[in-house]
Amino acid sequence: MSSPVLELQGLTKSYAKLTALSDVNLSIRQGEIFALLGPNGAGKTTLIGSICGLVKKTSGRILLFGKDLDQDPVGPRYDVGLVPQEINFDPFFSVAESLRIQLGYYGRPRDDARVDEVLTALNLQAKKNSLTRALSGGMKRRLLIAKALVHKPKLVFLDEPTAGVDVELRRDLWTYVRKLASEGTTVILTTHYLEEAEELADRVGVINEGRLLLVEDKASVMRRFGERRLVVTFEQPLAELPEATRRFNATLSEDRRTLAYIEREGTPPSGELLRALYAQGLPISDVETRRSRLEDVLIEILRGRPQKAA
Ligand SMILES: Nc1ncnc2c1ncn2[C@@H]1O[C@H](COP(=O)(O)OP(=O)(O)OP(=O)(O)O)[C@@H](O)[C@H]1O
Repeated sequence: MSSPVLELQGLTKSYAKLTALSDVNLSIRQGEIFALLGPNGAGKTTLIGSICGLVKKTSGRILLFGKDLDQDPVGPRYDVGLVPQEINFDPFFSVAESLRIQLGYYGRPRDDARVDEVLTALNLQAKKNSLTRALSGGMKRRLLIAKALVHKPKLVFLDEPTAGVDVELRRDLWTYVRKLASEGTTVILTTHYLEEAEELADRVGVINEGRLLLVEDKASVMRRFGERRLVVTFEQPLAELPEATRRFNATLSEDRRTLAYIEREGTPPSGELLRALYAQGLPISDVETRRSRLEDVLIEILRGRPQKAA
Protein backbone atom coordinates (compact mmCIF):
# COMPACT_ATOMS: atom_id res chain seq x y z
CA MET A 1 0.00 0.00 0.00
CA SER A 2 1.32 3.46 -0.88
CA SER A 3 2.17 5.83 1.97
CA PRO A 4 -0.55 8.31 2.96
CA VAL A 5 -0.86 11.61 1.11
CA LEU A 6 -1.51 13.34 4.40
CA GLU A 7 -0.97 12.30 7.97
CA LEU A 8 -1.95 14.27 11.04
CA GLN A 9 -0.45 13.19 14.36
CA GLY A 10 -1.84 14.77 17.52
CA LEU A 11 -2.68 17.99 15.70
CA THR A 12 -3.75 20.61 18.20
CA LYS A 13 -4.62 24.28 17.80
CA SER A 14 -5.40 26.45 20.79
CA TYR A 15 -6.51 30.04 20.80
CA ALA A 16 -6.41 32.07 24.04
CA LYS A 17 -9.66 30.72 25.45
CA LEU A 18 -10.50 27.92 23.09
CA THR A 19 -9.07 24.68 21.74
CA ALA A 20 -10.13 24.63 18.09
CA LEU A 21 -8.38 21.30 17.35
CA SER A 22 -7.61 18.74 19.98
CA ASP A 23 -5.20 15.86 19.32
CA VAL A 24 -6.42 15.08 15.80
CA ASN A 25 -4.99 11.93 14.20
CA LEU A 26 -5.88 11.23 10.60
CA SER A 27 -4.40 9.48 7.60
CA ILE A 28 -5.59 10.23 4.05
CA ARG A 29 -5.04 7.80 1.15
CA GLN A 30 -4.11 8.80 -2.35
CA GLY A 31 -7.06 9.25 -4.70
CA GLU A 32 -9.79 9.15 -2.07
CA ILE A 33 -12.56 11.67 -1.55
CA PHE A 34 -12.74 12.37 2.16
CA ALA A 35 -15.60 14.41 3.61
CA LEU A 36 -14.99 16.18 6.88
CA LEU A 37 -18.33 16.83 8.56
CA GLY A 38 -19.32 18.70 11.67
CA PRO A 39 -21.39 21.60 12.96
CA ASN A 40 -20.43 25.29 12.74
CA GLY A 41 -17.29 26.00 14.71
CA ALA A 42 -16.29 22.32 14.92
CA GLY A 43 -12.76 23.00 13.65
CA LYS A 44 -12.95 22.04 9.97
CA THR A 45 -11.54 25.28 8.55
CA THR A 46 -8.89 25.37 11.26
CA LEU A 47 -7.80 21.86 10.30
CA ILE A 48 -7.56 22.77 6.61
CA GLY A 49 -5.85 26.07 7.45
CA SER A 50 -3.16 24.31 9.51
CA ILE A 51 -2.30 22.07 6.59
CA CYS A 52 -2.35 24.86 4.02
CA GLY A 53 -0.25 27.24 6.13
CA LEU A 54 -2.99 29.73 7.01
CA VAL A 55 -3.20 28.74 10.66
CA LYS A 56 -0.21 28.08 12.91
CA LYS A 57 -0.70 24.84 14.78
CA THR A 58 0.04 24.71 18.51
CA SER A 59 1.39 21.16 18.55
CA GLY A 60 1.40 17.85 16.70
CA ARG A 61 2.85 16.81 13.36
CA ILE A 62 1.61 17.25 9.80
CA LEU A 63 3.14 14.99 7.16
CA LEU A 64 2.27 16.07 3.64
CA PHE A 65 3.32 13.65 0.87
CA GLY A 66 5.50 12.00 3.51
CA LYS A 67 7.30 15.24 4.44
CA ASP A 68 7.08 16.85 7.87
CA LEU A 69 5.88 20.44 7.43
CA ASP A 70 8.00 21.51 10.41
CA GLN A 71 11.08 20.51 8.40
CA ASP A 72 9.87 21.75 5.01
CA PRO A 73 6.94 24.15 5.31
CA VAL A 74 6.97 25.28 1.66
CA GLY A 75 7.86 22.50 -0.80
CA PRO A 76 5.01 20.05 -0.17
CA ARG A 77 2.45 22.87 -0.15
CA TYR A 78 3.15 23.59 -3.84
CA ASP A 79 1.19 20.42 -4.63
CA VAL A 80 -1.86 21.44 -2.62
CA GLY A 81 -4.90 23.34 -3.90
CA LEU A 82 -7.41 25.12 -1.69
CA VAL A 83 -10.89 26.30 -2.48
CA PRO A 84 -11.56 28.59 0.48
CA GLN A 85 -14.97 29.47 1.84
CA GLU A 86 -14.47 33.17 1.20
CA ILE A 87 -14.08 34.71 -2.23
CA ASN A 88 -10.64 36.25 -2.21
CA PHE A 89 -9.44 37.43 -5.61
CA ASP A 90 -8.24 40.72 -6.94
CA PRO A 91 -11.19 42.37 -8.72
CA PHE A 92 -8.97 44.19 -11.23
CA PHE A 93 -7.56 41.16 -13.03
CA SER A 94 -9.30 39.29 -15.79
CA VAL A 95 -10.34 35.68 -15.22
CA ALA A 96 -7.48 34.33 -17.39
CA GLU A 97 -4.93 36.67 -15.78
CA SER A 98 -5.87 35.61 -12.31
CA LEU A 99 -5.30 31.97 -13.31
CA ARG A 100 -1.94 32.80 -14.90
CA ILE A 101 -0.88 34.61 -11.74
CA GLN A 102 -1.97 31.63 -9.70
CA LEU A 103 0.27 29.34 -11.78
CA GLY A 104 3.22 31.63 -11.10
CA TYR A 105 2.34 31.79 -7.43
CA TYR A 106 2.65 28.02 -7.26
CA GLY A 107 6.00 28.07 -9.06
CA ARG A 108 4.66 26.70 -12.36
CA PRO A 109 5.69 28.07 -15.79
CA ARG A 110 3.19 30.00 -17.92
CA ASP A 111 0.81 27.49 -19.49
CA ASP A 112 -2.05 29.04 -21.47
CA ALA A 113 -3.26 25.63 -22.66
CA ARG A 114 -3.74 24.58 -19.03
CA VAL A 115 -5.57 27.84 -18.24
CA ASP A 116 -7.93 27.18 -21.19
CA GLU A 117 -8.46 23.59 -20.10
CA VAL A 118 -9.51 24.62 -16.59
CA LEU A 119 -11.71 27.44 -17.90
CA THR A 120 -13.49 24.99 -20.19
CA ALA A 121 -13.89 22.39 -17.44
CA LEU A 122 -15.53 24.98 -15.19
CA ASN A 123 -17.60 26.54 -17.94
CA LEU A 124 -15.88 29.91 -17.72
CA GLN A 125 -14.47 30.20 -21.27
CA ALA A 126 -16.97 32.89 -22.23
CA LYS A 127 -15.74 35.04 -19.31
CA LYS A 128 -12.05 34.50 -19.96
CA ASN A 129 -11.33 38.21 -20.53
CA SER A 130 -13.87 39.64 -18.10
CA LEU A 131 -12.67 41.33 -14.94
CA THR A 132 -13.28 39.10 -11.97
CA ARG A 133 -15.40 41.79 -10.28
CA ALA A 134 -17.83 41.56 -13.23
CA LEU A 135 -18.62 37.90 -12.54
CA SER A 136 -21.83 36.70 -10.93
CA GLY A 137 -21.62 35.02 -7.52
CA GLY A 138 -21.76 31.52 -9.01
CA MET A 139 -19.11 32.37 -11.61
CA LYS A 140 -16.85 33.76 -8.87
CA ARG A 141 -17.17 30.45 -7.12
CA ARG A 142 -16.28 28.60 -10.34
CA LEU A 143 -13.19 30.80 -10.63
CA LEU A 144 -12.26 30.05 -7.05
CA ILE A 145 -12.33 26.35 -7.93
CA ALA A 146 -10.39 26.95 -11.17
CA LYS A 147 -7.72 28.81 -9.20
CA ALA A 148 -7.36 25.94 -6.76
CA LEU A 149 -6.90 23.43 -9.58
CA VAL A 150 -4.96 25.23 -12.30
CA HIS A 151 -1.55 24.08 -11.03
CA LYS A 152 -2.68 20.41 -11.01
CA PRO A 153 -2.37 19.84 -7.26
CA LYS A 154 -2.10 16.29 -5.96
CA LEU A 155 -4.28 17.15 -2.95
CA VAL A 156 -7.24 19.52 -3.09
CA PHE A 157 -9.17 21.00 -0.19
CA LEU A 158 -12.70 22.09 -0.92
CA ASP A 159 -14.02 24.10 2.01
CA GLU A 160 -17.76 24.41 1.46
CA PRO A 161 -17.29 24.47 -2.31
CA THR A 162 -20.94 24.73 -3.25
CA ALA A 163 -22.26 27.08 -0.58
CA GLY A 164 -24.70 29.40 -2.32
CA VAL A 165 -24.37 27.97 -5.82
CA ASP A 166 -27.15 26.70 -8.04
CA VAL A 167 -28.06 23.06 -8.51
CA GLU A 168 -26.48 22.89 -11.95
CA LEU A 169 -23.07 24.08 -10.78
CA ARG A 170 -23.24 21.73 -7.83
CA ARG A 171 -23.86 18.77 -10.18
CA ASP A 172 -21.08 19.95 -12.56
CA LEU A 173 -18.71 20.26 -9.68
CA TRP A 174 -19.51 16.80 -8.37
CA THR A 175 -18.81 15.32 -11.78
CA TYR A 176 -15.53 17.19 -11.95
CA VAL A 177 -14.45 16.15 -8.45
CA ARG A 178 -15.17 12.51 -9.29
CA LYS A 179 -13.08 12.82 -12.45
CA LEU A 180 -10.18 14.36 -10.53
CA ALA A 181 -10.27 11.56 -7.96
CA SER A 182 -10.43 8.89 -10.66
CA GLU A 183 -7.26 10.42 -12.12
CA GLY A 184 -5.51 10.08 -8.77
CA THR A 185 -6.07 13.49 -7.16
CA THR A 186 -6.91 13.29 -3.49
CA VAL A 187 -9.85 15.43 -2.36
CA ILE A 188 -10.73 16.59 1.14
CA LEU A 189 -14.05 18.31 1.36
CA THR A 190 -16.08 20.04 4.03
CA THR A 191 -19.74 20.62 3.45
CA HIS A 192 -22.99 21.39 5.19
CA TYR A 193 -24.86 19.86 2.25
CA LEU A 194 -24.92 16.31 3.48
CA GLU A 195 -26.18 15.23 0.09
CA GLU A 196 -22.83 16.32 -1.27
CA ALA A 197 -20.91 14.04 1.08
CA GLU A 198 -23.41 11.26 0.44
CA GLU A 199 -22.84 11.58 -3.31
CA LEU A 200 -19.09 12.00 -3.34
CA ALA A 201 -17.27 10.69 -0.31
CA ASP A 202 -15.44 7.40 -0.02
CA ARG A 203 -14.80 8.03 3.67
CA VAL A 204 -16.21 10.47 6.17
CA GLY A 205 -14.76 12.03 9.29
CA VAL A 206 -16.95 13.64 11.93
CA ILE A 207 -15.49 16.45 14.00
CA ASN A 208 -17.08 18.28 16.91
CA GLU A 209 -15.55 20.79 19.31
CA GLY A 210 -12.13 20.16 17.80
CA ARG A 211 -12.21 16.41 18.33
CA LEU A 212 -12.38 13.87 15.56
CA LEU A 213 -15.19 11.56 16.70
CA LEU A 214 -15.14 9.07 13.86
CA VAL A 215 -13.34 8.23 10.62
CA GLU A 216 -14.89 5.48 8.57
CA ASP A 217 -15.93 4.32 5.09
CA LYS A 218 -19.16 6.05 4.21
CA ALA A 219 -20.89 2.78 3.38
CA SER A 220 -19.94 1.33 6.75
CA VAL A 221 -21.14 4.43 8.63
CA MET A 222 -24.46 4.21 6.84
CA ARG A 223 -24.75 0.53 7.72
CA ARG A 224 -23.88 1.04 11.37
CA PHE A 225 -25.91 4.14 12.09
CA GLY A 226 -28.49 4.11 9.34
CA GLU A 227 -31.91 2.54 9.50
CA ARG A 228 -34.80 1.71 7.23
CA ARG A 229 -38.28 2.53 8.44
CA LEU A 230 -41.12 0.42 7.08
CA VAL A 231 -44.75 1.46 7.54
CA VAL A 232 -47.50 -0.88 6.38
CA THR A 233 -51.16 0.21 6.32
CA PHE A 234 -53.90 -2.42 6.35
CA GLU A 235 -57.33 -2.13 4.82
CA GLN A 236 -58.97 -3.04 8.10
CA PRO A 237 -57.78 -2.82 11.70
CA LEU A 238 -55.97 -5.96 12.90
CA ALA A 239 -57.12 -7.74 16.03
CA GLU A 240 -53.45 -8.38 16.83
CA LEU A 241 -50.13 -8.91 15.10
CA PRO A 242 -49.91 -12.37 13.54
CA GLU A 243 -47.72 -14.89 15.36
CA ALA A 244 -45.35 -15.14 12.37
CA THR A 245 -44.42 -11.45 12.66
CA ARG A 246 -43.74 -11.34 16.41
CA ARG A 247 -39.98 -11.81 16.10
CA PHE A 248 -39.68 -8.50 14.23
CA ASN A 249 -40.50 -6.32 17.20
CA ALA A 250 -42.76 -4.16 15.04
CA THR A 251 -45.37 -1.88 16.59
CA LEU A 252 -49.03 -1.57 15.76
CA SER A 253 -50.63 1.89 15.86
CA GLU A 254 -53.41 2.72 18.30
CA ASP A 255 -56.09 2.36 15.60
CA ARG A 256 -54.48 -1.03 14.71
CA ARG A 257 -54.33 -0.15 11.03
CA THR A 258 -50.63 0.64 10.61
CA LEU A 259 -47.57 -1.29 11.51
CA ALA A 260 -44.16 0.34 11.88
CA TYR A 261 -40.84 -1.46 11.80
CA ILE A 262 -37.31 -0.11 12.08
CA GLU A 263 -34.61 -2.17 10.44
CA ARG A 264 -31.11 -1.61 11.76
CA GLU A 265 -27.84 -3.49 11.48
CA GLY A 266 -28.42 -6.87 13.14
CA THR A 267 -32.24 -6.88 12.88
CA PRO A 268 -34.09 -8.99 10.28
CA PRO A 269 -34.57 -7.34 6.87
CA SER A 270 -37.86 -5.51 6.39
CA GLY A 271 -38.47 -7.58 3.23
CA GLU A 272 -38.83 -10.65 5.43
CA LEU A 273 -41.50 -8.94 7.49
CA LEU A 274 -43.38 -7.96 4.35
CA ARG A 275 -43.22 -11.54 3.09
CA ALA A 276 -44.55 -12.79 6.43
CA LEU A 277 -47.46 -10.32 6.23
CA TYR A 278 -48.30 -11.32 2.65
CA ALA A 279 -48.11 -15.00 3.61
CA GLN A 280 -50.81 -14.36 6.23
CA GLY A 281 -53.02 -12.99 3.44
CA LEU A 282 -53.55 -9.70 5.26
CA PRO A 283 -55.17 -7.01 3.05
CA ILE A 284 -52.47 -4.34 2.75
CA SER A 285 -53.47 -0.94 1.35
CA ASP A 286 -50.12 0.88 1.47
CA VAL A 287 -46.42 0.25 2.06
CA GLU A 288 -43.96 3.03 2.72
CA THR A 289 -40.23 2.82 3.34
CA ARG A 290 -37.72 5.49 4.24
CA ARG A 291 -33.99 5.07 4.44
CA SER A 292 -31.75 7.23 6.67
CA ARG A 293 -29.81 9.90 4.90
CA LEU A 294 -26.31 10.86 5.94
CA GLU A 295 -27.94 13.85 7.63
CA ASP A 296 -29.88 11.61 10.03
CA VAL A 297 -26.76 9.58 10.68
CA LEU A 298 -24.67 12.66 11.46
CA ILE A 299 -27.25 13.84 13.99
CA GLU A 300 -27.12 10.40 15.65
CA ILE A 301 -23.32 10.52 15.85
CA LEU A 302 -23.25 14.04 17.25
CA ARG A 303 -25.85 13.07 19.84
CA GLY A 304 -23.42 10.39 20.91
CA ARG A 305 -25.36 7.22 20.20
CA PRO A 306 -23.26 4.44 21.72
CA GLN A 307 -21.04 2.92 19.06
CA LYS A 308 -20.66 -0.76 18.41
CA ALA A 309 -17.24 -1.97 17.33
CA ALA A 310 -16.76 -1.44 13.57
N1 LIG B 1 -8.48 33.56 14.85
C1 LIG B 1 -9.26 32.98 15.76
N2 LIG B 1 -9.22 33.38 17.05
C2 LIG B 1 -9.97 32.76 17.99
N3 LIG B 1 -10.80 31.74 17.75
C3 LIG B 1 -10.88 31.30 16.49
C4 LIG B 1 -10.12 31.89 15.42
N4 LIG B 1 -10.41 31.22 14.27
C5 LIG B 1 -11.32 30.27 14.58
N5 LIG B 1 -11.61 30.31 15.92
C6 LIG B 1 -12.53 29.44 16.64
O1 LIG B 1 -12.15 28.09 16.41
C7 LIG B 1 -13.30 27.24 16.35
C8 LIG B 1 -13.26 26.42 15.07
O2 LIG B 1 -13.52 27.29 13.97
P1 LIG B 1 -13.53 26.76 12.46
O3 LIG B 1 -13.62 27.96 11.59
O4 LIG B 1 -12.39 25.84 12.26
O5 LIG B 1 -14.89 25.93 12.43
P2 LIG B 1 -15.61 25.23 11.19
O6 LIG B 1 -15.81 23.80 11.58
O7 LIG B 1 -14.85 25.49 9.94
O8 LIG B 1 -17.01 25.99 11.20
P3 LIG B 1 -18.00 26.39 9.98
O9 LIG B 1 -18.74 25.14 9.63
O10 LIG B 1 -18.89 27.39 10.67
O11 LIG B 1 -17.19 26.97 8.88
C9 LIG B 1 -14.51 28.16 16.46
O12 LIG B 1 -14.96 28.14 17.79
C10 LIG B 1 -13.94 29.53 16.09
O13 LIG B 1 -14.67 30.56 16.72
